[in-house]
Amino acid sequence: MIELIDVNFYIDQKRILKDINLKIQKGEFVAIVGPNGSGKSTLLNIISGIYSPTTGKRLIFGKQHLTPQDRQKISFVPQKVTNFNQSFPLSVFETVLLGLVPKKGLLQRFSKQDLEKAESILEKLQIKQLKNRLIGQLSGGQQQRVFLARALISDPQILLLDEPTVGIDSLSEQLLFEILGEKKKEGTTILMVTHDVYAVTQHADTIICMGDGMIYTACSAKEFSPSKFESVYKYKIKKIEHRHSYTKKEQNNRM
Ligand SMILES: Nc1ncnc2c1ncn2[C@@H]1O[C@H](COP(=O)(O)OP(=O)(O)OP(=O)(O)O)[C@@H](O)[C@H]1O
Repeated sequence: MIELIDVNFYIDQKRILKDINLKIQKGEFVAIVGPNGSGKSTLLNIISGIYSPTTGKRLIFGKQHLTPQDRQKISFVPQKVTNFNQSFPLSVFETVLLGLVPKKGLLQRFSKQDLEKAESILEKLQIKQLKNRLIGQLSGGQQQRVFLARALISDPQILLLDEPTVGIDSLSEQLLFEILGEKKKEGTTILMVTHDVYAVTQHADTIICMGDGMIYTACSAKEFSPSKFESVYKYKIKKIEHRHSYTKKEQNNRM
């Protein structure tokens, strides 16, 4: 599904990614962790096709060159989606529907099915009540859910998420992982950059730890132990043993 072979990536004269080799199977959930500036977002940008490797080979769906049709099968939820002008004239519903534009084309009308799909995704992400609000007037966490909905509406085969758990509460995080679990079962390949090392050991199949533009270590989440990553983080990683989990009743009360 995704393969990088001896990939190096430079910006100006600076080598940002160094000899990256990785292979990700269809339906695999991969978490990418590592200190600030270690190259995690750049790696996602290479896989999404935003950047091309300076040297080395990138194979996505077994191909070196992505066609526009291939790109439609990849959805990307970028790291920072805030800083909208508050009166930016786009509602939550319209933002979610925009996720269908690469597939349908800019000038196509949305069908009844498209509108129903947008409704059901908003419902699944528990943001239906925000449907008619302007995107610029939402909180950062609410905006993140909207952008996840926009990424999911096209049923991507590859879902790339850059720090989706930053600034969201633990209920939203729980919901995020539930939805990612469902997508994984449907065969979606998921790559998620995160600093939440503990959460991904519970949900991901594979953890890749980056340091200084290199893949420092990669292992299955089951094999994970904080000591594997400590020398790259250069501090002790705390393993949080308990995390609040909401009951259904609590969830409903919060809505
Ligand atoms: N457009 C750019 N121009 C120059 N240097 C860049 C650019 N984008 C990234 N870099 C550099 O590349 C390195 C990797 O950046 P990247 O954003 O991929 O790291 P990251 O691991 O995602 O960091 P963070 O956890 O802080 O988001 C950093 O040293 C960064 O300064």
